[in-house]
Amino acid sequence: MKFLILLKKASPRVFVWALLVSVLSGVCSTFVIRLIHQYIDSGLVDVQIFFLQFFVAVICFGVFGVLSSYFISVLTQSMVFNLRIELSKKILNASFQKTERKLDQVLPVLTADINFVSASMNRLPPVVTGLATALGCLVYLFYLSWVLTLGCLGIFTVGFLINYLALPFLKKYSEQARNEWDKIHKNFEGIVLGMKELKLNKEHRENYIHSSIEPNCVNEQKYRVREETLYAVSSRIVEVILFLGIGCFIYVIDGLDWITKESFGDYLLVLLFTVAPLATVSGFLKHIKRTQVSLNKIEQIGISLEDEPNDQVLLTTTDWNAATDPIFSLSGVRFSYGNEEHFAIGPLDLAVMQGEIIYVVGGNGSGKTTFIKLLTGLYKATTGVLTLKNQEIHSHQLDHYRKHFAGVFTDYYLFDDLHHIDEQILEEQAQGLLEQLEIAHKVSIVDKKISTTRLSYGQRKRLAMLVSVMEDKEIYIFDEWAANQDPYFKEIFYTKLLPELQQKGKTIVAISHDEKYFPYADRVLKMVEGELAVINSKQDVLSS
Ligand SMILES: Nc1ncnc2c1ncn2[C@@H]1O[C@H](COP(=O)(O)OP(=O)(O)OP(=O)(O)O)[C@@H](O)[C@H]1O
Repeated sequence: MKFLILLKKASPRVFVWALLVSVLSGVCSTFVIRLIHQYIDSGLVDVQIFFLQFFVAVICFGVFGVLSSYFISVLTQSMVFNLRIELSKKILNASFQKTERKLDQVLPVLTADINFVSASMNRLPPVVTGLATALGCLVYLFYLSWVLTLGCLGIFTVGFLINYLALPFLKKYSEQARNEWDKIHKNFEGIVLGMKELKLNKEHRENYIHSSIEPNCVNEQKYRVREETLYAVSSRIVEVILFLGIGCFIYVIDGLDWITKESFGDYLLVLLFTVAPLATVSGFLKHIKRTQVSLNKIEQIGISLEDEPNDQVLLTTTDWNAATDPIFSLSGVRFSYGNEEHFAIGPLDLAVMQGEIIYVVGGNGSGKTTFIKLLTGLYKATTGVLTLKNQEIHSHQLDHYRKHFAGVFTDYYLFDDLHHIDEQILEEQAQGLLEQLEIAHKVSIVDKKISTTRLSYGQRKRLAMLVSVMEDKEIYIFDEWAANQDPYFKEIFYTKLLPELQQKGKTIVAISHDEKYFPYADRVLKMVEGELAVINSKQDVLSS
């Protein structure tokens, strides 16, 4: 039922039209069956009227059938469109902290589940017209013999009950197969992202297929086969009971005075016309169950990623004085990835003035990236006070707070679309920055698009920096940006690019291991096991 509600929600008007033309198509096909049946039963009375009725009914059946498919396709595709857009918005509106934890579940839902719903929905048009035809035929069958039709309905009800009882098992196998798909998806991710490692090492490659991919594929296959078999048994059983019923009836028909062999033959003819559309409808049952499993996955992701609280009121920073007040500050700020066993940082106390260049140093796993994510509002502090231009930032203001930041994370993603960048900045700065970053011979920006991102690792990082600079924010963060740059460009980054940003009034927090350039920082902070030790002067830095 869930998908019917979603269909109706996609466009209530088209939903009504789709139902109407489907019913009309079913009525026409029933009428055609009735005409054929009448002809077989009593021959042609009036040839002209017969053929006129026959052709009009056939043409209408075709036209309404096509219209039905058209409306249902419009409906199903808008439903899939809505699912895609709503889920994308949901993911992007949710808190980063929560989404980050569920990233491996999000991608299979966005790709496999929504595609599956789309594929299932594409099967809907013949199902709806089939249902309308079957209902029309049933009415006609009632007219031919209500006793036999009640008998058939009894058999269909038994069939329905058997199918109904099989549904929980169908759902269980479908869910188990879907869960295996999550693992297979992760395996495929390994193939794509870890191709170099797998190509280098034959043993690793073979082991990955035999020990990781194969068992998951075998399990998925097992559950799908169980699902298909159960479905085949539950749907075949109806036909078997129906044929057995017909056989039994043939056995006793000679002894019955209320029906003749001829009228039973006529009745069977119409009944056989009814069975084919009914088979299409019952065939769709399996897809409904699978669709429900996919819709549940989509819903679960949606529910688990509830929207981040978001205040629409802009931050007010009127009493802020850039010369005397920090642009941002943290006091007593703590953050933890979970309970006591998990990594935690804080308490952090720090006030940064506008235009300062701060380097953050520290060993691997000391908490530098966690600090940057906390500072930029991607993570919400568990305790403590975060301020921006004297205004205390509460959790519902984090989205506004984040707008003041730009930068490059170690695991950055380079979008080739630059439509979010101000047109004037693009025109005035893009070419100059490309040249300054020494990638102008490789990349150009045309129609707000980066011409190519097929660059070396270090060049791509320069491009990511170019994009962040053009985003023109007040505070910049660079997480080990210089790590992949050659010594020549490292020098340019620390001695030219960062000071130039500083001259424009930008505040910079850069994670760095390049001690050689510490004198270029106004302050260097050292992260040790989640705590910040402030090394105050450049001399301290050099001597530490
Ligand atoms: N998403 C996460 N969930 C749980 N723990 C995490 C998560 N990300 C990082 N950690 C833990 O937090 C600790 C600090 O990680 P972080 O990435 O902040 O260190 P870092 O100082 O940036 O290290 P590196 O220099 O190696 O990049 C690590 O011990 C890590 O295990």
